[in-house]
Amino acid sequence: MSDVFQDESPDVSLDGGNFGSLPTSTTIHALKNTVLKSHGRPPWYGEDGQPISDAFVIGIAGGSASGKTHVARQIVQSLGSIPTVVILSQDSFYKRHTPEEVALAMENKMDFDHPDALDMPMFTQCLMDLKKCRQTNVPVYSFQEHQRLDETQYLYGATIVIAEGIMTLQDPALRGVYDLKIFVQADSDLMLARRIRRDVKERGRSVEGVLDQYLRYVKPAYDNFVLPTSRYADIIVPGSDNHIAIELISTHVRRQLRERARRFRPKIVSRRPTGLPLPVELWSNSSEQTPSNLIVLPQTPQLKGIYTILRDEATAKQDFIFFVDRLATLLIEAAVELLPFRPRSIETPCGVEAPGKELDAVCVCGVTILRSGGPLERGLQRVINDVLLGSLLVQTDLVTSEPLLLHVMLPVCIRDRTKAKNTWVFLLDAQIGTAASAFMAIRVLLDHGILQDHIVFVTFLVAGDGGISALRWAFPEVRIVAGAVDAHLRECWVEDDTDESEGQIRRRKVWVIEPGMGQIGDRYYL
Ligand SMILES: Nc1ncnc2c1ncn2[C@@H]1O[C@H](COP(=O)(O)OP(=O)(O)O)[C@@H](O)[C@H]1O
Ligand SMILES: O=c1ccn([C@@H]2O[C@H](COP(=O)(O)O)[C@@H](O)[C@H]2O)c(=O)[nH]1
Repeated sequence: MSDVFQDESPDVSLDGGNFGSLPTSTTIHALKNTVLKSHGRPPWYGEDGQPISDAFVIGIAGGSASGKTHVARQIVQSLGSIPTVVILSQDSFYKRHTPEEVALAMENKMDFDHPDALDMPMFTQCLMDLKKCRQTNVPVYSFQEHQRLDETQYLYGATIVIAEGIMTLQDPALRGVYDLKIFVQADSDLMLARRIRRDVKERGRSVEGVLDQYLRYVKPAYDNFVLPTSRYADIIVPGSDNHIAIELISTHVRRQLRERARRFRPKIVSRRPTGLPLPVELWSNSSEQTPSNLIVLPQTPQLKGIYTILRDEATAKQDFIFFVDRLATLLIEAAVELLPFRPRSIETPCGVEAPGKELDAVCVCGVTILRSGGPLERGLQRVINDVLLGSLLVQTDLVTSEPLLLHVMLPVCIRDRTKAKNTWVFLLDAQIGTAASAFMAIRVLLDHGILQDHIVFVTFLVAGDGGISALRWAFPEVRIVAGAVDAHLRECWVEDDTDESEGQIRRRKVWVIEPGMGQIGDRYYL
């Protein structure tokens, strides 16, 4: 299981956070809402930066212990190498209960099988957020305590969402959300047997209690509310021996996803809208210049001297690190000028009241595009010492040349939508060439509710004829602070040494900024 698109807190994070390819459903543990991914998430947005396709949403209904969760996991396993999948369990959406209700539940006298037992508006909201590629924070429910817990589980970035629960096909509006509706049908005696075994083993119940609750509430509700929804299903899947049905479903889903897939990176590079304002040099005194979303540091002799050292292939590693660090500080200092400041009056040690300024932002954080944004992150920490940090890993698919989102670790002020709208983010990456990574990173932030004009992209180098035009066109309110703009972005092919296992050398396309500084991350870290 990956922690990539879910909460980092130990109670919900299900592995230590590796960045590599991910396991399939064999590693699903206690939590029912799970995130699985294999080879990263391809772009879910178009050249204009707007989402082009919703997540593919599957709704699985059926009686308690009919095998809904099992079917969801089997689908994931059968899909094999796929982008991110979220399994959203309706069980998480039982309402918060009063102490009296909990006491009743402990005596098996609480009806959890009526549609009103579930917080349907919240379930619908979370499902819609995931469908619309936004982050969501899912409640955590304890079956042992019959209570909603205080923590929530952060989920983001699904290409496929599987919603499972006894009432998933109940609500007409909710039925409209699904791209595929499944009903898992099993014999009542099989469901009862499974439920006794599961509830005793996993939910801390006695056999007597399970039977009591089953006869009083579960069975009547199944007949009255759950089974009738089977008529809305596109497919009825048997609750056991269902391999063929699962294979058919995953074939259908794979086909649907293929149809939605788009090649992205080449389109960004080829787009060169004209008429965009020229870069504005920071701290320019000219008030007549058109405000620009690309701000380039003033090209002073000192700055040019730094770039000369950094561009020079002969520069020793320790000098390269020293000047990258210095440049990072200059860039961050410039970027901080774009934050809002408000007046603040203070009293000096001489007892004089003096007017001053203070930062007027609830939260400021940095998100580094791994790994070449790392030196800028250090620069940010030097300038704002308690800054919150996060990171994104975007890599290029060797076959399609598309960017793939492999890792998302965001600070809490971004993960929570209500906080996100008051948060300012410095997005940090060494260079903007094709702008494919920048596009993806900005889209991730916008999906979380960060305002465009609260994003400041900080970078050492921009390719003037690369994806920068498309980036500025798609996200006109995002400010980009760069140290230099180079003339060209050149496509070239390199041998790929990551594929030695197959005993053959593969070539892959890379984009090189010219004259450029080489691979900044490699020169800094290796
Ligand atoms: N096709 C199946 N074959 C064998 N056991 C199954 C199958 N489907 C479900 N089970 C078992 O039945 C129990 C309940 O299944 P689960 O998927 O949790 O039900 P639900 O999500 O519908 O409540 C689990 O212990 C599970 O392992
Ligand atoms: O506190 C609770 C909440 C729910 N239940 C029972 O859970 C099942 C639904 O979960 P499945 O995973 O689909 O079986 C429902 O029939 C409720 O009776 C509970 O016992 N206690």
